[in-house]
Amino acid sequence: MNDAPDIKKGLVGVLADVSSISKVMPETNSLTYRGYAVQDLCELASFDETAFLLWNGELPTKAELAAFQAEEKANRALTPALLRVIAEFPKDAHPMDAIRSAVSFMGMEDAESEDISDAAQRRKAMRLLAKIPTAVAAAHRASKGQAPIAPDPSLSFCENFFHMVFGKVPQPEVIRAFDVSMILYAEHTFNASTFTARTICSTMADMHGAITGAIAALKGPLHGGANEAVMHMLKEIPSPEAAAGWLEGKFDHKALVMGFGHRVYKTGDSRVPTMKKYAEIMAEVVGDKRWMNTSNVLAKIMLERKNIHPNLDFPAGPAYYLMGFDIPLFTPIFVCSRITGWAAHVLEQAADNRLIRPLSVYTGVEQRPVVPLPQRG
Ligand SMILES: CC(=O)SCCNC(=O)CCNC(=O)[C@H](O)C(C)(C)COP(=O)(O)OP(=O)(O)OC[C@H]1O[C@@H](n2cnc3c(N)ncnc32)[C@H](O)[C@@H]1OP(=O)(O)O
Ligand SMILES: O=C([O-])CC(=O)C(=O)O
Repeated sequence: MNDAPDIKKGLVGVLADVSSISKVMPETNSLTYRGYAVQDLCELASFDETAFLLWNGELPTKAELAAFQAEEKANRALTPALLRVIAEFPKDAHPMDAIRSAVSFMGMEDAESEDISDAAQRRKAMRLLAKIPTAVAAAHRASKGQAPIAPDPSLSFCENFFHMVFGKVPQPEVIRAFDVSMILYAEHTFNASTFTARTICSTMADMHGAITGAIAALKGPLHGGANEAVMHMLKEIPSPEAAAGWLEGKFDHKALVMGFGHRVYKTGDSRVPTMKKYAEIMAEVVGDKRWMNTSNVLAKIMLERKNIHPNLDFPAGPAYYLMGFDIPLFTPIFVCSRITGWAAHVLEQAADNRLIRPLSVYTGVEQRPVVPLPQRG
């Protein structure tokens, strides 16, 4: 009989709780939010409607959407104090550290910070959804020595983000591709950052604390940071023709190829075909097919040689690059979307809470006496 403890390293395959927010079905490479296929939401709904859906369980009526959008627009501005803090961030601060710190500061400023009732948490979620893009854009501009651009309430959520980053709104095809990426990034069950948010919330800590922790978890290149790593990787490859040789070098060193593999999907990420379609539209709009051609070579060889499929970060990286964003903005953009899923999970965790606290198997030295300092030499 084997008495070895059954450790699920990385919590692989562990069912940690129930959730009614989204469902990943790896057997069919599909994903639903509140029962709606994510591809259908991309086709027939907007990111605002998706945010409402994740928080309320149903798609909004026209009146509900108008009220939701009005509230989001009314909450976009940052306080002068936060704008001053952002202006003082070190110029070379990591953008994910900047948004993590800005969200933490927002918590200290929020009059309802300590109120963890469902109603207050929902109001704070809305404030975070509205303010995070403003802080991301302001921190990015500050890192380049540029003044922030105030949010424009006459613009949609996505248009306003471009306005705050670039000072102008691009053509509708670009806004559409960005909106689709925001829908696709919004929610994905118990991923590492969402589970972090739920763990923090399970101690009855507040919404801003949970989201600050989630941002810290998303930063890593094994999770959200991969969309930036993908673009750095694509830029390292001199041409699509050079991609095969470049990949051989990675295989020789047993290196990770960023934007490939997934803990749950083993035969393809449900979101990749939709994001790839919009990355290709962006390549058409910009008139630059190089990144998608190189991507196609990498994806083909990864599948043939390693049987590993791309994940959402793989097409999202070049899509954002083609939209004109600097690479350090890619993972903060992911934050602007995933705040919706994180907040939905914080609300769900709090509604039926039990402290999250797993066990570990101790492998250190056995108990021993403390030798007082004078006798330790
Ligand atoms: C939005 C998101 O967060 S999506 C994920 C974004 N992250 C990335 O793109 C980073 C690159 N990918 C990875 O590091 C991994 O695939 C993860 C972290 C996403 C998933 O990790 P796990 O579920 O633990 O997969 P696991 O490590 O068991 O992979 C199985 C095998 O495939 C290999 N593998 C998995 N992904 C990759 C990859 N990207 N490049 C090369 N090999 C890989 C592993 O080395 C392992 O090989 P082995 O059996 O010889 O040891
Ligand atoms: O589900 C995961 O582990 C990672 C992921 O794709 C996401 O968070 O979108």
